[in-house]
Amino acid sequence: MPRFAANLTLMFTERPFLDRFAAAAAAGFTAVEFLFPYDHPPEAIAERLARYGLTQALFNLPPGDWASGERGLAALPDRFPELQAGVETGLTYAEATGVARLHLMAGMAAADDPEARRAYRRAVAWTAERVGREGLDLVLEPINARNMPGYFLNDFGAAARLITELALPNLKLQFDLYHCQILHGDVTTRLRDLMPMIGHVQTASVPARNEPGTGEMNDAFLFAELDRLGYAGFVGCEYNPAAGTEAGLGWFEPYRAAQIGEVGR
Ligand SMILES: O=C(O)C(=O)[C@H](O)CO
Ligand SMILES: [Mg+2]
Repeated sequence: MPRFAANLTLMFTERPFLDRFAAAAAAGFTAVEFLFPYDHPPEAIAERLARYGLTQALFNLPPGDWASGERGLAALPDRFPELQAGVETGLTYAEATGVARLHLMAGMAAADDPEARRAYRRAVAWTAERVGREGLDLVLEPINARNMPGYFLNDFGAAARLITELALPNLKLQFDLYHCQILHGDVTTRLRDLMPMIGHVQTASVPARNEPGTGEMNDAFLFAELDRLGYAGFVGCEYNPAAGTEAGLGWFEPYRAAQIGEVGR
């Protein structure tokens, strides 16, 4: 049965960020993820994880100036030194939280721009090597253009090709079921084909990005398929609750009892 990680950027937002850890644990989650921890001291996050027995499943490396629309620096040739500094910041939080994988966002650039492609390849290789020295995986996530118009990495095939070409043992795919359905469809076949390189999975309904089980995909089938494929990682719940986080947790009920804290990292 999948081990679900509550995404604290989108779920439990009825409370301040640092209070969401307690709420996730009370709801039966044993793992959490979020987009970014950088507004809070690493010790404060580490303390919440320890206090509530939660595993940190994932977070994103610094993305540049998010407020001004930046969504990562990896495909931006002139921003490599800033990316490198951001990776060091991310590693400080990784050490405090014990997270085992980090997501590197690509940034806003044309997917067919040769300079952006060269920059992205260099940044991905450098970052994977750097976080690998700390025993961590690096994950890359294709994101659909409806949610993030102009985002560089908008194709599962392109991500898979790069991961295959670089052949770095700790470089993996972040397979967001929601983005895959919007970008390509045929989600089960892609899960089967790409499973050997998948390092993290995320879920949300399509098209509304709400609770699993409320959209066009058979999410329970996909969760069972992850089991059939032997996926032992986390499934991040990266959805916007339709009408309150707790009120929408009916989908989680069949899985709650099996969320064993000590399994997986
Ligand atoms: O948008 C997503 O699906 C993500 O997982 C990222 O963290 C980027 O926002
Ligand atoms: Mg995602």
